[in-house]
Amino acid sequence: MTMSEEPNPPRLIAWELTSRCNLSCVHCRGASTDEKAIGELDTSEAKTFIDQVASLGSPILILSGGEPLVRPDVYELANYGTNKGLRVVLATNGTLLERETVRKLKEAGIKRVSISLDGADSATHDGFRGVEGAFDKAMEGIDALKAEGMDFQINTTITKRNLGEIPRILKMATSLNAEALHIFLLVPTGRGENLANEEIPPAEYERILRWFYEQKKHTSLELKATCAPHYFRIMRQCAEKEGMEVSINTHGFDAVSRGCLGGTAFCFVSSTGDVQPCGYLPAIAGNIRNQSFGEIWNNSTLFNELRDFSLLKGKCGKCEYKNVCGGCRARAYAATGDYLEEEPYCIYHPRQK
Ligand code: HEM
Ligand SMILES: C[C@H]1O[C@@H](n2cnc3c(N)ncnc32)[C@H](O)[C@@H]1O
Ligand code: MET
Ligand code: SF4
Repeated sequence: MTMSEEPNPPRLIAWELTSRCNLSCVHCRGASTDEKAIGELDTSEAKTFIDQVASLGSPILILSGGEPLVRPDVYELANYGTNKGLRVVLATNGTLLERETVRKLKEAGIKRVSISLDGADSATHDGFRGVEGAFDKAMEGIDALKAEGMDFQINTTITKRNLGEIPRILKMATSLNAEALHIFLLVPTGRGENLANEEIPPAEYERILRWFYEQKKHTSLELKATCAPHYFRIMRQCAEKEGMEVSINTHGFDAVSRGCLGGTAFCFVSSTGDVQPCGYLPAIAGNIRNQSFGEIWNNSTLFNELRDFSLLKGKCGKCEYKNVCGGCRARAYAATGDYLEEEPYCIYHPRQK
């Protein structure tokens, strides 16, 4: 492969620093528990990985987990990534954040912190998170972020349990002065497999994503639908009805992004160094203990398949929106065992039969 044929570098990497966690959420894709992690990358391996990422480009590096704050070298690694020119952010359940923790994260160059809130109150949130008091602790964590002037966003996973609370969560994110609300639609993987019957039905997906589109017109909060690739079709259908062109001026960053970014602009790296299209799709492109990150990103068959939208099967393969949506490859895999199959939670009928 010549230089000019090399794929674009990733724009965003989610890195599971550890699979360990102080909570035990019912939907956790990593089925995380408080048990000691086996085979975790050590500090020096972790730094080599950061070197390799930085030599390829300068993506946003999301320090995730498990719970990244249970790993003692989280600050050292954040600092290392920052010094290499990466935009390093942290994804946490918020329960371990104190003012001192936030100060150290700031010193390490962390630019933004995401806090997961799966309910507008303790009853719903603690029900998801498996630990009583998780909601109150996360709110205390948010107080600490605000007190130290750290930017933060709320991440919410949507299932049948909390669908009715999403407008309240949006209000809460607004009154808390968050920068953003990112919604994640449940992928039935890891412990989430047990929640498969709690996935919201496809027609509800359409409704909530249309609602999301409308809300964007009335808020300065950055609203992003993650793991909801249909949003990018719905946005275009709504814009067409409104007689609008979709452009960066009218629709911001969404206009130039697409639904599933797994393997094209995004990837996930597990605590043991497996490189995957995303954290919800247990297909492995390679392991950074055996190959460099760049080699895996550029050459893996899995990633090159995901970059070729002509390989999509079923409805997704025929769909006129395939370049902007692409379906959730993880949900297709969970339903059929084939990540190129059609997205099972989409009601749209492509024009081509
Ligand atoms: C700036 C702070 C941000 C934080 C803290 C954050 C946090 C997260 C977290 C926690 C995940 C799930 C990863 C995992 O643990 O499996 C995630 C996934 C993702 N985020 Fe963000 N994010 C941020 C910004 C962005 C931005 C600016 C984009 C825009 C492109 C973005 C796009 C995505 C995508 C595409 C995924 C992956 C979904 C998948 O797995 O298919 N994020 N983000
Ligand atoms: C990193 C973000 O991913 C969410 N998360 C964890 N497991 C799943 C799943 N199976 N499906 C969708 N989102 C999930 C967390 O709740 C957190 O907000
Ligand atoms: N534990 C953190 C959270 O809940 C990040 C990873 S979740 C799989 O947000
Ligand atoms: S979703 Fe996050 S907080 Fe919940 S168990 Fe998994 S890693 Fe822990």
